Amino acid sequence: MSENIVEINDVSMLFNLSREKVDNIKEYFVRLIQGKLTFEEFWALRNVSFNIKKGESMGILGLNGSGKSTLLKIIAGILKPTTGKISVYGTVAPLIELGAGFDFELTAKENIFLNGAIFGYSRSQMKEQFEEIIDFAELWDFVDVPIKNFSSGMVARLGFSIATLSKPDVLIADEILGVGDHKFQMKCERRMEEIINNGATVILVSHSIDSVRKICSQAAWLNKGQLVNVGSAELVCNEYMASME
Ligand SMILES: Nc1ncnc2c1ncn2[C@@H]1O[C@H](COP(=O)(O)OP(=O)(O)OP(=O)(O)O)[C@@H](O)[C@H]1O
Repeated sequence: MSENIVEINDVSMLFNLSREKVDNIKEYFVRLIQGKLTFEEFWALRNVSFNIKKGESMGILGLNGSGKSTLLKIIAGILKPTTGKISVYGTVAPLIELGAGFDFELTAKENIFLNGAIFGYSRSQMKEQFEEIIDFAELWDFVDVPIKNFSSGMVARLGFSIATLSKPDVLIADEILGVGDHKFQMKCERRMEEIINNGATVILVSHSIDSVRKICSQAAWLNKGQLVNVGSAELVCNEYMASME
């Protein structure tokens, strides 16, 4: 039997939601000190447990607000669960909020080296990979242009190209296939398939059931923070579709 690469053990996530409209940060703190701010507790995830095996690709399905992104952020180590435990046995490349680490005043080239440093690559390693990054992102005409002048699709293309260059054990993607135009989306799909074929585990959140069917062997379905089912992508996608009819 193949080994688990991700273990999600009874994970719950509690958020405190403020229901009041506060216009500025000063008013927020004044009200907080006066005890006039009320918060409502909200469980974004409730006792979620499942495992992902090495080399499997897992799609996460669910309606808006069902907790998919929260779960991805917990697996990526961006959020700590309120209760429960996550174990990841390998390196993780999170394709979440692509371009979040960019400095928008710097050029594409400068940002590539900056990101490389953040991911722990040496300058010479980044020099070797520079051309491949720009090639994939198709941004040769914009190498020396500050990112603030890029369209959002161009920023995401650069972010995707950098993040998928490393050979991660686990690739985490939130709606990544919506990046850029249709032509670039197909390129992203091909690269994801390549990464899967090379033995990596992919965890993909997508509203496109077709993408989940195409890319993933397994799927997990969340509803209002709870796991409805987990199993073969074909089976879970069919059940999820049927629930909407
Ligand atoms: N930082 C936060 N603070 C408070 N509530 C949050 C926070 N992040 C998420 N939530 C709430 O948790 C719930 C789940 O959000 P999440 O983004 O995980 O859903 P999702 O399934 O990814 O939705 P979508 O399909 O719309 O992207 C939502 O009701 C959201 O309002």
